[in-house]
Amino acid sequence: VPKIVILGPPASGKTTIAMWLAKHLKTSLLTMDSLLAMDHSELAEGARRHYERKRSVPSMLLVRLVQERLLQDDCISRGWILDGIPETREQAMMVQTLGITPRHVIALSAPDTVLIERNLGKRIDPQTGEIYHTTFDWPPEPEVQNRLVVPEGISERETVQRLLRHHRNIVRVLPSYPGVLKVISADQPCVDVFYQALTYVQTNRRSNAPFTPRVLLCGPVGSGKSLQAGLLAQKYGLVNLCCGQLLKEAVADNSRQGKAIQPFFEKEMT
Ligand SMILES: Nc1ncnc2c1ncn2[C@@H]1O[C@H](COP(=O)(O)OP(=O)(O)O)[C@@H](O)[C@H]1O
Repeated sequence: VPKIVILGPPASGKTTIAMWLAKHLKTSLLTMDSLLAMDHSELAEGARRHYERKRSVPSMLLVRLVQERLLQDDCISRGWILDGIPETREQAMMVQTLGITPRHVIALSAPDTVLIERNLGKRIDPQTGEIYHTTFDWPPEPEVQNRLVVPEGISERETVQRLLRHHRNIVRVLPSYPGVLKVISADQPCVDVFYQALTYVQTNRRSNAPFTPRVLLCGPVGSGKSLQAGLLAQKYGLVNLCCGQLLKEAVADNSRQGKAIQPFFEKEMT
């Protein structure tokens, strides 16, 4: 299942691309807003209270909220796309510590001047959450046009401040994702960005998470279980646990379990 993180400066199109990918891949989209809006979650309630007071959520609370959301059925069965999180090195480390390992990380990038101007035209449909733009993506339906709202925090001053913060942080976040990171220019039409992102997430990348194979060999007596187990163990450096051998060792050690096993050995019932 997809496990995707999308990072990038404000107005680079993170949410737009994340929404399109989520629709296309039929996977769950996790944004800061959707995390804060989670029902029946004490963590989300705490995060909402924080956000209302300070316009931000403490890193630990945010990351635990992500963890809680990722444990829900839809994320487990259909995968997830995380939009704009982690934002700082601290959050990246916490995410890693909790074992949240994306298979693909996309970092969007574009010149600041483009982003400042682009952000001024951003509009949101309050009914569907869809994102539009006064120049680049204007809805054809008059009723949608009429209900679009200007989002908070898009003024030139606010975008510059967020850009500065982003540049300070991102250089320390990206090294957390060696091998799974793809930088895509966001200074091109949205459709082009989307198809590059889609092509990338459809490549079968290897996760950095340690993979420990667990193989169970079954078969009748004489079918070659022990031989195959030995060969597999040798080829892939696995630990070969032979049940018969373990039982014999326990009996030979005369351990408590060994004594319990002994009568079965004597009756050849192993
Ligand atoms: N590649 C693009 N070219 C032109 N406009 C874009 C592009 N990507 C996004 N937009 C527009 O820029 C604005 C910000 O996009 P958004 O997805 O909210 O960015 P972010 O989530 O990175 O802040 C929106 O109005 C969106 O329609």
